[in-house]
Amino acid sequence: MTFSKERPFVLVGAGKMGGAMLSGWMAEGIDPASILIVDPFLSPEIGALLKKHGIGHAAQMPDDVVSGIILVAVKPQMMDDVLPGLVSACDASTLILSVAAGTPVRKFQKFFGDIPTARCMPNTPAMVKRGITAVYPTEKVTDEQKNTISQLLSAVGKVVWLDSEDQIDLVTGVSGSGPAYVFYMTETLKEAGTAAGLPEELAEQLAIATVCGAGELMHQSGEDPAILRKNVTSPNGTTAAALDVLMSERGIQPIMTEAVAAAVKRAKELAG
Ligand SMILES: NC(=O)C1=CN([C@@H]2O[C@H](COP(=O)(O)OP(=O)(O)OC[C@H]3O[C@@H](n4cnc5c(N)ncnc54)[C@H](O)[C@@H]3O)[C@@H](O)[C@H]2O)C=CC1
Ligand SMILES: O=C(O)[C@@H]1CCC=N1
Repeated sequence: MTFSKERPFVLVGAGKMGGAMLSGWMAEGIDPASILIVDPFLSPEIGALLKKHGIGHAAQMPDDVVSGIILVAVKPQMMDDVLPGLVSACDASTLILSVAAGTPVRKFQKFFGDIPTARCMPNTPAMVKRGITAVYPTEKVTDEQKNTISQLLSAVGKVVWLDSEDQIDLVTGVSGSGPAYVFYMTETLKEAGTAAGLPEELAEQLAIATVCGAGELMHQSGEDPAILRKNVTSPNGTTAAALDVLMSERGIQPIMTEAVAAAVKRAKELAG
């Protein structure tokens, strides 16, 4: 990778997303000596991770750092406060890589001018190397930098490349926010089990194991989800009875379409 102790990889914002990626990188054995974390409000968990791996930390970007890559993982609403403090750490070959929802390339260009910039949309399963990150590089991003992005992001899951910035908002609605939909669906399955009469703890155990097991089966088999669904569904059996409800006009598909559209709309609003 192109970063080194002399030109460190700087992670600005080690919160839920930046922290998940950092945990993934540490699990993958990425050299902690070439990483610097800039974040004034570290959680105790991330503080402990930094201590464990001896990763450098500063509350704000130090004056004497020129970075190989700056990964920006702060809230979109923080950009105008945070980006000016990063300008001194950039030269023409620094790569700005942003994970922020909604924040357009033009926002980075406002502060950094023409330096290579890429937007990406990861998700929190990066923490366990099961993320998927979509990347949109601007024309200024060199092949070597693309290679570095690939290495960094593939260390925490799959990587897909986009050829249009507009697609980032759509990806945000599907896979960036998507883990929350799955967690919520797990909560609703648990609640439904409890409503049906199971003890809460047992309903939770069943719901979590079912979602994890179904995900793992999709992952390992590589089979189309529709086929896997059909494999569970005996003609005129119990699953068919449930799917009649879930696949009805008031079922999951119209709600999911509406939910993703709402996320995409919000991403566009964040662009300002
Ligand atoms: N949470 C998620 O699942 C995903 C989040 N994202 C994006 O990641 C970005 C961060 O989101 P989260 O991690 O969820 O938020 P978060 O609130 O957990 O993390 C933000 C971090 O920024 C730090 N911070 C605040 N002020 C700062 C400053 N002046 N300089 C440096 N760091 C500062 C905070 O202390 C915190 O650790 C957002 O732009 C979001 O759109 C993208 C994909 C998924
Ligand atoms: O909720 C959010 O805005 C961020 C972006 C994708 C996931 N979390």
